[in-house]
Amino acid sequence: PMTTGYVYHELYGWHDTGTHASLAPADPRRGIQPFHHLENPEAKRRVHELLVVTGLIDRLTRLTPRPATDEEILLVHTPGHLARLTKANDTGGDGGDGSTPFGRGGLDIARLAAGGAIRAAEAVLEGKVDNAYALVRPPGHHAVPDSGMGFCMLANIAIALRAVRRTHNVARVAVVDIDVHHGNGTQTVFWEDPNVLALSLHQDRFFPPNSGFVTERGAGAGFGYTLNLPLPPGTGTGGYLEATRRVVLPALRRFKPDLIVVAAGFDANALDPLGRMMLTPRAYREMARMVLDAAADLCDGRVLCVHEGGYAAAYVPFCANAVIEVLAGVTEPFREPFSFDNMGQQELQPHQDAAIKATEALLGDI
Ligand SMILES: Cc1nn(C)c(C)c1/N=N/c1ccc(/C=C/C(=O)NO)cc1
Ligand SMILES: [Zn+2]
Repeated sequence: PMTTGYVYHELYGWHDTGTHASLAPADPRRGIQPFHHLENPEAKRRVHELLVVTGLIDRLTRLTPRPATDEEILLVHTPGHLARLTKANDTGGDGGDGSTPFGRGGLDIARLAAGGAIRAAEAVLEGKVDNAYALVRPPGHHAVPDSGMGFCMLANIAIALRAVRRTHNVARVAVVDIDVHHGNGTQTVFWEDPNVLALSLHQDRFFPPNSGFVTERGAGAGFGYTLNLPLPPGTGTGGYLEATRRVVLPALRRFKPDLIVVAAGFDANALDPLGRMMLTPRAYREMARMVLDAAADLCDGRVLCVHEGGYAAAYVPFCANAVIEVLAGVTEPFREPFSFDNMGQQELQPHQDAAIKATEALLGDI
């Protein structure tokens, strides 16, 4: 049976995003009533609790996160960004875009998230586990070298990859970002790097603004190793499974990675307050199945999932659990209490097919 590493720490739930800097920053003078920041602990803490209550956690190999060091952070981020976070760590502050708040000690928790991704990557590359799931918070895929962005303080995946590539023999890494938002941070960091394939499936023109177009392909030696598939709002199971079959799998087969990293955001779920897609636990299960099978063919099953977004506290637990079950080789899947698999338009739609075709046409440059 598969051995699956698992990173979680209660401190991830103590990262405090408050009500003052959400998308509707509380301000009675402007008629904006306080509402919790969407990136709050609930959805992610409930993922962990579901694993505990179902007992799946007992089949996982628990990995203990450690704080990422300044040196590791500086493999990706500028000294100015680290200084900004360090300076505000005693009082709380913002990661840099006004939407990325943190409380006192927020940098310590962000270090633990990036360090959790490092620890999980090391365990997979050292063969301690076949694959791993790092349920970390705050998320990371929007953070760029000189700033935090979109609820992300540190670029967890990019830091983990730069850190482990110094000490482990891993030539090529594919990052598949299934979060509903564009994985701009990962793309930026590895823009000129032909040894990291940065592939992002995301809702067209959502976040970051003006980011994630199919024309963004990398530069220099890295040209062709950035792939974007912007999908129209309302894309469901059919669109995502077709995108996986026709873009993700062929890209992986051409690239032949030594490690596959999934930026596992679940805000494409059918109940998400932010995303406008229609995915269900079954859709996530089938996507994970396809990626795991490709990993078995290409890189001895080495897959590292790092949690990103996903805000429907009632639904994300079932979606993330479905992916973790596939990683752990569970044969009798958890049956979620309600399903949106039969909603209208779950099947592939012509305009979604057109979007997939546009990215499919770029595979030849890998
Ligand atoms: C634009 C804009 N303009 N303004 C004023 C604000 C406050 C804007 N931020 N919007 C955002 C910021 C972050 C997300 C999602 C993050 C995530 O889940 N990543 O995975 C979505 C919308
Ligand atoms: Zn997201």
